[in-house]
Amino acid sequence: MNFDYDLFVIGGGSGGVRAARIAASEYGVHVGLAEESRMGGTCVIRGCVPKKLMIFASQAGAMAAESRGYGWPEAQSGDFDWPHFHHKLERELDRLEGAYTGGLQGAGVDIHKQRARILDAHTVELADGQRITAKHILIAVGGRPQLPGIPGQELGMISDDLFTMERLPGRVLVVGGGFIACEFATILKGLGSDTVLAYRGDAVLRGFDDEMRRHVTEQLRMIGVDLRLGAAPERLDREGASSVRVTFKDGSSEVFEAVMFATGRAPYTQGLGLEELGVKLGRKGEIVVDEWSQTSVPSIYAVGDVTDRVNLTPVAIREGHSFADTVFGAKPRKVDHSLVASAVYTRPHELATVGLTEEQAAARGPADVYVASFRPMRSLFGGSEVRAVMKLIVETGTDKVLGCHIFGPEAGEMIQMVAIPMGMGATKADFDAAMAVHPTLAEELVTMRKPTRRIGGDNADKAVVSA
Ligand SMILES: Cc1cc2nc3c(=O)[nH]c(=O)nc-3n(C[C@H](O)[C@H](O)[C@H](O)COP(=O)(O)OP(=O)(O)OC[C@H]3O[C@@H](n4cnc5c(N)ncnc54)[C@H](O)[C@@H]3O)c2cc1C
Ligand SMILES: NC(=O)c1ccc[n+]([C@@H]2O[C@H](COP(=O)([O-])OP(=O)(O)OC[C@H]3O[C@@H](n4cnc5c(N)ncnc54)[C@H](O)[C@@H]3O)[C@@H](O)[C@H]2O)c1
Repeated sequence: MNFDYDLFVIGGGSGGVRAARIAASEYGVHVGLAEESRMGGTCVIRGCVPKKLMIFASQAGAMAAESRGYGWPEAQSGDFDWPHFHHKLERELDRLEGAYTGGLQGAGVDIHKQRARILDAHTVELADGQRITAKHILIAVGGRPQLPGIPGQELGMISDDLFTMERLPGRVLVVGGGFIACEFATILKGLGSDTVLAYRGDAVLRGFDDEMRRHVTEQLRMIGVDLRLGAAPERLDREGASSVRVTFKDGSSEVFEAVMFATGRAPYTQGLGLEELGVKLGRKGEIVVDEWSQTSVPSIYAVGDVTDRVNLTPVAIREGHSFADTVFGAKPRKVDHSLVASAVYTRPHELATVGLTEEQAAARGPADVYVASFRPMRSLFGGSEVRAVMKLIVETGTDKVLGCHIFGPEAGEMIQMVAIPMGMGATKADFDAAMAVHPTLAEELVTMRKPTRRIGGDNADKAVVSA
């Protein structure tokens, strides 16, 4: 049977763009790609990239304070000029979108700037009615913000809206306690908004190492975020022309200029035609795939957030690349999701992590926990008491490093380097054998000599030596 394309990709985000480009440029495959919005997807247009630029912008006040501590008594950040920043941000996103589009075109990929849905195992239909056949279809449509399902929620914003606001809200409520809530509360507070964060749990970042969660929670308070733990909004009502009244579960109510929901994301599978076709979906609507990213319909594959494995850009990219190598390059490649490093870009300290948390390690068996908590020289001299924390979790018996957690400036940069030896199965002795780079924060990772406590197994919870 003749097809219009060897491969048709739905979604021009991290996973789809990589798969399309590799298939076309490395393996000479005839590829078409549909994107309903801006090329680059969530990460480039409304995620990682604009978020990190806003994190940088939000540091001005802290940088001025530190400069004063270093002998610049006049240092002041002044007021943030949102229109100025926003204009620059838009130009940067245009540039990146152009680069992604150009990369695909250069590889010979045909771009269809419209929504696609699947009609059968080899046919997609574009929004303009055009039908296209392909030997293989790759679904890389990502996820969408999920709302909490409360009355008046349409009055709130979602993470996409942070990057397109006309002005900064004076008083804002962020709802949630995950990656996005923590980063967005940090940004909004740093840019000058009076920021309240409502989270229904007792410490933010559920699923992360408990000790580290407490540090991030305390830091949010320390930077001036009005943190409401055990709090959840029950309804939103319009108040006057431009404000929203939020009623919380405990019956109290408050008025905000803006409410931002950061209450999770869900796979964007609605309206794609998957149920009709018999593509197996999971409980959250995610596409169920095997280790080769193949769905229950053999000609259809899926990568990235839509499969809800590990929802991070480098993972989507690796899945897309592996798919292209496997299906078109005769180089079968599976993605190992077991040791994925990540960072939460809060300020002044980030939380970065790879491997098991202390709680996961304890459930698995005996392990030694090494913790170093200290005031970094740079911020200490600048006048701040803020502490950095580094933690290694080491399996008793094998000496293998099972987990590393860093709460400190540029922790994301450090964890990337730690992920390499950990992926190679490094032991604590391997870490100790590395000569320290002095004076740095990272040297703590190779100079922690005595365990702070032992977890799991019979000798658990007996502090061996205090750090
Ligand atoms: C605010 C925020 C911050 C983030 N920060 C980070 C970070 O710092 N680090 C990190 O690693 N990850 C981060 N992420 C997660 C990261 O953005 C995602 O994991 C990644 O973008 C997933 O890539 P993807 O290819 O699966 O989907 P996406 O990048 O979401 O791409 C899917 C694309 O498909 C298009 N599409 C959807 N349906 C159709 C259709 N029917 N027809 C045509 N096109 C369609 C969409 O318009 C979109 O462009 C962040 C996410 C958010 C929301
Ligand atoms: N730095 C990064 O790498 C980065 C940054 C942002 C996002 N991401 C990715 O995007 C994903 C989505 O981020 P996210 O923060 O939206 O999701 P999340 O799953 O990390 O957090 C969602 C939060 O919302 C809370 N919540 C859920 N339903 C609620 C309700 N009805 N009422 C009140 N609270 C509710 C949850 O308890 C949780 O704290 C992340 O899991 C991550 O994979 C990564």
